[in-house]
Amino acid sequence: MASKSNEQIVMLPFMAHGHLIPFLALARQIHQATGFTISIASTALNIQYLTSTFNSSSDEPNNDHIHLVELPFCSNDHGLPPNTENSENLSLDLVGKLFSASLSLRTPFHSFVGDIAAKQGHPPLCIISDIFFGWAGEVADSLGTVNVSFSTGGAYGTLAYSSLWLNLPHRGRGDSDEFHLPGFPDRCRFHITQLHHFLRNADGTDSWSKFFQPQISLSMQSFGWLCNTVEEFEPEGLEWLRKFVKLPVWAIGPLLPPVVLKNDSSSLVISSGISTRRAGKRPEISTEKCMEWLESYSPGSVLYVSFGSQNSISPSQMMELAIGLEESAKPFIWVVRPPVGFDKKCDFRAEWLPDGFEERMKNRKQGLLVRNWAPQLEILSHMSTGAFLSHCGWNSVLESLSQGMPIIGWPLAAEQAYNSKMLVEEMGVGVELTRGVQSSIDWKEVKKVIELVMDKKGKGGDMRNKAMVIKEQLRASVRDEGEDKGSSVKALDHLMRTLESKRQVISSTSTI
Ligand SMILES: O=c1ccn([C@@H]2O[C@H](COP(=O)(O)OP(=O)(O)O[C@H]3O[C@H](CO)[C@@H](O)[C@H](O)[C@H]3O)[C@@H](O)[C@H]2O)c(=O)[nH]1
Repeated sequence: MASKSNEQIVMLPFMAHGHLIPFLALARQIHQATGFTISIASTALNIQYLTSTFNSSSDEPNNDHIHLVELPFCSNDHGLPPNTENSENLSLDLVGKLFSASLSLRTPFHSFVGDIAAKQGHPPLCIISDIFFGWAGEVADSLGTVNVSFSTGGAYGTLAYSSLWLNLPHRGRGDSDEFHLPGFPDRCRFHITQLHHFLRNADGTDSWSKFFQPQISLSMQSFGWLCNTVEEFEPEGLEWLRKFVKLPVWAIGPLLPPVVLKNDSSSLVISSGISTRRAGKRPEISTEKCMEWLESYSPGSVLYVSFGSQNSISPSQMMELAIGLEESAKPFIWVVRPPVGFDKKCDFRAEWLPDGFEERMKNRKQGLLVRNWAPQLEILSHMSTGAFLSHCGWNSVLESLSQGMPIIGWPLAAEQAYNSKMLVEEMGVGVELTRGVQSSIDWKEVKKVIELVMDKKGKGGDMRNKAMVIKEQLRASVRDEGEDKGSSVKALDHLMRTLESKRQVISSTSTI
């Protein structure tokens, strides 16, 4: 594609790490493919976060053409604690408030895009907004450009989440009944326990539905959708999503650092220290220490346990998980964050970890407990790591499968239960241990599932083989060598050409 660095695209991610990271990766990808300038707009603290990940990645080219732009936002004005601008570590109630508060970005965002249009003499080529910011379509229309909605999730999970919000209420559903969800074929049955409790109680009049219903509906009026997935990996999910939204959906994933998708990614990822830089975090344990710990184990023998950037489990669940891990006798790295209801800075407690657990794990060299944040990409890329016990956030799913690693699912919120369902039922690369923070889980079940998935033969071996096939699909999709282009590279090319044609149509009709 010809380089036209005078074109601009404006991006608007939702204020959560799991959204900001793929948006930034998409900005880099588009800039590299086209030379366009990309502006990413968000609140001051999120821009600060993006800046720290961005500056520390100065080895990546073309940072000059990606602008990070602050939009005014005052959390106190919306009943949020001071400086609350991101969903990380927020209670559910505050996450709800953050969603409602995000509507206040509309006016400053409109002025920002309007200023670009005035300065350039024409509007940006397009807006790429989070599917949770459907209102960006109205901003685009009023300024003579188009809005493309970007789902940072996969096709199957995005379809399930969207359809659930658009087909309320779910309250009357029996506890034991499975139900059909519009958009899915009849064979895919859903269950009430796969709905987060705010979705279970939503009826269109509560604050959650008042946010999600209009935003998703408005997103379905945009020019098209982008999905952080791969055509060969989710052919059916994409087909169903396209039918549901009645729009073009471009699969442009996996939005992972290119180094993770190289053949010998293990050594490359580890040497680059990429997780920490990408996440703009200072973990309490260095990447080197984690790697050193992993070195002493045989290939595929270590289980990695993490619940993403914003979720944790209940104190009693944590206790059973710890006992199950210990009883399994398998080595593990566990990213431990205080359970639901505890301050994120509080110390390890007897109420939620067995007596002497940390010491025993250290002495026996069975388990490495990492507080709050670990270098996930490096751990998953290390040859000693064999499986991932995950909340099934979409970035974690892609990161795991890009290394051919099976997943033990423990979905907690958002669309995670549908990601987990897809991994188990459609792909055969996962087992679901339990779901949600309210479930009662027994350590014996934890031990049984760990043994099953870590087993290199039987069902565990089968899942690993299937995950290896997906690993190759994900890697092939981003290949860009001469004529040999992967499906995601082609999809991005196609999107850009379609947007340029649309721009010509808009300009010719506006001058008539
Ligand atoms: O100790 C940690 C924990 C997380 N991460 C990184 O943080 C990201 C976490 O992303 P994800 O796995 O998607 O989880 P969430 O942060 O929970 O993601 C939110 O956004 C996702 C994308 O839309 C959704 O799929 C999830 O449901 C939603 O909770 C990943 O890149 C991880 O590598 C680390 O590096 N170290």
